[in-house]
Amino acid sequence: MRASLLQMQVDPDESVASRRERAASLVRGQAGADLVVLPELWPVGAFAHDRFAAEAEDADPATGPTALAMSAAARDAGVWLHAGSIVEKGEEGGALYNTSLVFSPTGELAAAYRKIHRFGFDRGEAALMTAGTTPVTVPHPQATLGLATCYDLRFPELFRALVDAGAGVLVVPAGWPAKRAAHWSLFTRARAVENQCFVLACGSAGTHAGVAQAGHSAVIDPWGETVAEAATTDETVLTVDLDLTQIEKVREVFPVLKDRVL
Ligand SMILES: NC(=O)CCC(=O)C(=O)O
Repeated sequence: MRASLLQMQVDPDESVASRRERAASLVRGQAGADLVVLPELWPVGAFAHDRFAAEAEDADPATGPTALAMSAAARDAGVWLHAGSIVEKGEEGGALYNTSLVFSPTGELAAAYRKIHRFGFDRGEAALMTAGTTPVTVPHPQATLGLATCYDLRFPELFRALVDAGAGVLVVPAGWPAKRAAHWSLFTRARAVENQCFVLACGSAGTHAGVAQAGHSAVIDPWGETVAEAATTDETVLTVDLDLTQIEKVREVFPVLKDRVL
């Protein structure tokens, strides 16, 4: 599997419309990849809480501008696209969700995952967004993808549920702050090792709402080795070729998942 992680710059001085066009053009540049991944809430910024309501949009490409642009870009490039997440306007009176969208190479919306663990304790995302309730996997032709978003990384039970549903590649878009970069590196590796999965963790670059982003997007293999890591907090594209047979090989030679009791 060739995967490309697009560690996009999210700055307040660029309009959402311009960033959307830029994201679409970056995706179009990834023809030949088997999976392309964008960060969490890249249209508005994961910490731009005061803009969440105004920038909320539909997850349906027929009515949502980001969904439409990402569907077209996936189709034009002929790639599976994890389009990061958007602030989704729920159908039920005013509820907002942090929703990840996955498109197939024909531009179909293959999956939508509403982030289950909202960050901020009683403020920010936790106060403004409604929590999702359902873990989501996606049947990519090469491996089952398990979806999680940023703060979800701190909750290993979600990842176990994804593995139980057949996931071999865990895809994690994020807007992780630079000041907790050490936790990012720890959790991405921990989730890979304990679940014997690949982890594709795509962070964002830049500073928005005063929060400098950690960047350092990373791809970790099922043994916990870092296959590739962005060496920067700036915008960059991380492209990596993964040997997916490693998932079964690691599970065979070190069958720890079979020793689960609970
Ligand atoms: N956007 C997020 O979920 C941020 C999570 C975070 O900052 C942390 O877990 O630390």
